[in-house]
Amino acid sequence: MMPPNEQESSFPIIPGESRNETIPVQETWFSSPSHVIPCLDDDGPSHQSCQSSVLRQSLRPIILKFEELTYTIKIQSGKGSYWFGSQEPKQNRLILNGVSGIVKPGELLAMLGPSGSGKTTLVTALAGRLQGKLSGTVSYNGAPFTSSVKRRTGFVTQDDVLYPHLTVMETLTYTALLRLPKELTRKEKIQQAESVISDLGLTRCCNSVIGGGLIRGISGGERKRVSIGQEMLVNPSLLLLDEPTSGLDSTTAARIVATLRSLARGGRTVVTTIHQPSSRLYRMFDKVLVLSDGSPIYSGDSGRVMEYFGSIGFQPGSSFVNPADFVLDLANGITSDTKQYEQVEINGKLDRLDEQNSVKQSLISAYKKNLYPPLKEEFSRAFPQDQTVNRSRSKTRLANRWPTSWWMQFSVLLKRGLKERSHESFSGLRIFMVMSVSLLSGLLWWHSRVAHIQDQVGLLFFFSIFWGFLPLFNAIFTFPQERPMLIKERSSGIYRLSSYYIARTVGDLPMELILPTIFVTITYWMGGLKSSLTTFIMTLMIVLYSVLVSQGVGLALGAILMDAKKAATLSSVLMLVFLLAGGYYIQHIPGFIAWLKYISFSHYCYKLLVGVQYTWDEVYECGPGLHCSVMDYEGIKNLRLGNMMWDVLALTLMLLLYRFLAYVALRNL
Ligand SMILES: Nc1ncnc2c1ncn2[C@@H]1O[C@H](COP(=O)(O)OP(=O)(O)OP(=O)(O)O)[C@@H](O)[C@H]1O
Repeated sequence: MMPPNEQESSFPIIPGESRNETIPVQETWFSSPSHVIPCLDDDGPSHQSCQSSVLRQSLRPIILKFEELTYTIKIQSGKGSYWFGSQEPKQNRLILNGVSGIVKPGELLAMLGPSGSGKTTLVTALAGRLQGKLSGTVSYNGAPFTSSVKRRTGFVTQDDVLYPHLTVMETLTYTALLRLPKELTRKEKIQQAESVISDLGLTRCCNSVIGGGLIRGISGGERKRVSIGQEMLVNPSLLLLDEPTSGLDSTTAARIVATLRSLARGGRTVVTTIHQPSSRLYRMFDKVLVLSDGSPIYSGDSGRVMEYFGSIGFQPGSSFVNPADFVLDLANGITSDTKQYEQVEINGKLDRLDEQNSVKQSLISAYKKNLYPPLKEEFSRAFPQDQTVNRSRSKTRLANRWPTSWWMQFSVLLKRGLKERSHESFSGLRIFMVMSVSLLSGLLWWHSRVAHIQDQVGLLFFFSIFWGFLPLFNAIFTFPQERPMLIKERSSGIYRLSSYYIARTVGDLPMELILPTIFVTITYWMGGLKSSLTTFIMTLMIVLYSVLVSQGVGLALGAILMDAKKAATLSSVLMLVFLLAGGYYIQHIPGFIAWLKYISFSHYCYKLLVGVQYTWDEVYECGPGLHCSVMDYEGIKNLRLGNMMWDVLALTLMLLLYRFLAYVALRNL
């Protein structure tokens, strides 16, 4: 007998909806009143928000077909030397083996299988995001994956990729502003975000921050709903989800699956992987695909699973109430007979593994014999949507364009970035560090005079090195940290890389420029450098320009290596080289290595700082009653000051080159 909680579902169900009700694909989805965006609130369906939904108009159904998908990866064995890696040749490993299926609009397909059976790989392949060689065919209304399909596809990954410091409302509003088409007004987009918040029952936490890591924020279930909401916003025709219920309690899981089913009933094609669904979750699926070690053992109606396995000789034991448990045991090669073996332990573990493998093999063979032929027949049948592909091709050019203009993308990304990073930009710790270093150096160099030229030149060198290191180290973390978000949003075709890149770098500028301005202002005047406003402003400009170059180097290193640790190590080496080759510590660098200074931006900065500080006719007291030309001072003479425009040009080239390198590296992400 079923336990009481298995018999009744407590999640909201749209009135008049039955589980196996599939919607005929010939229907006109746009006009049907039953295809409004589904509404689920804390208290059940909320039709009010549906009425205001601006998404109803853009729904275009997708029939997803995938046939004989096979995916192999090359893996390196773990053996090998520490320094030189494995000496053994790479081995092929089959991850997916001949997986096929059809999902139509209005249907919810669940992919079941034990851990490691290939569910994530399959759903990633269907979302058009799988790297590597995939054989077989995946078609969307009979056509391959195009950027138009990409923009109509929602993909929710297993790990939620969200900004931790934004609130739920901010997260969904920014997504709406970026993803919804420019034909909608800003107000309509915000309304849509509000409507999704209400649909997903997030109203109560809409002003709470997302959180993550050490930041306390909304719960895991709420976070998952925010991720689903981000995809719902664009009213996807195809929604793919990887383990949307993992780590959630059964009620929240039921709520999420109910939402997915309602989304499917709204005319969408919904595919989800799921680990261990309870029987009440299982009853909400229309179709299931069961994988065992990457091979399918069942593909078809969820309600017919027991009947099918019964027909090929696999009956559930008397204790089974949940079809999902039954099929998962089968996918692991465990039958009701094997269970008895477990208790008796006749021949030990090895025998049991053989038995399980032979069960799996017989299930795979049975699938090929019984389920694949009718599926293949269905593949050859054309669907109305398949025929519409050619007709809609003329409209593809329109659909291929970005959802919003470059300027809109830039301004939303800039605002979002500033909001997300406001806590770190204005972090007291950074301000404290810069203030204390500037005060300390101001005191150390307190009212230095030209007579103590070595000290003054030392202060200028310190300017160039401190503001060479700091922005570089801050910038190397930028892209490695942003990588998951960038991959997620770029693979959904939300914005251009150029708008993101410029917004990201411009967003960092205020803080990157304010802090050195404070530093130079304090240290310059305390340190007794030339009391001329023009010289001060020029010194400040040189330091700020050098900050921009240094930031560019950090961005490029981070973007190329995409590993903050490696980038930090490399930049330490680089800065050490620049420090030594800069021309302050070593006056007579051997000719064969002297070229190093020409690639050092801090060398140019130092040269320019010295160049604006001293004039050619300036003298200093080089001995009692003795005056020497500043330009003859060894440390300055070796700098070979000349036309400063060349130094500015060198810095400009570096500024452009490093930023360009960072951009190219991101393009290849
Ligand atoms: N890039 C890779 N390198 C090495 N192994 C991989 C790679 N991608 C997938 N695999 C392997 O392929 C198998 C299938 O992985 P996949 O993540 O698709 O399984 P899954 O069914 O989603 O598992 P889970 O339910 O635990 O998330 C696993 O054994 C995994 O280790």
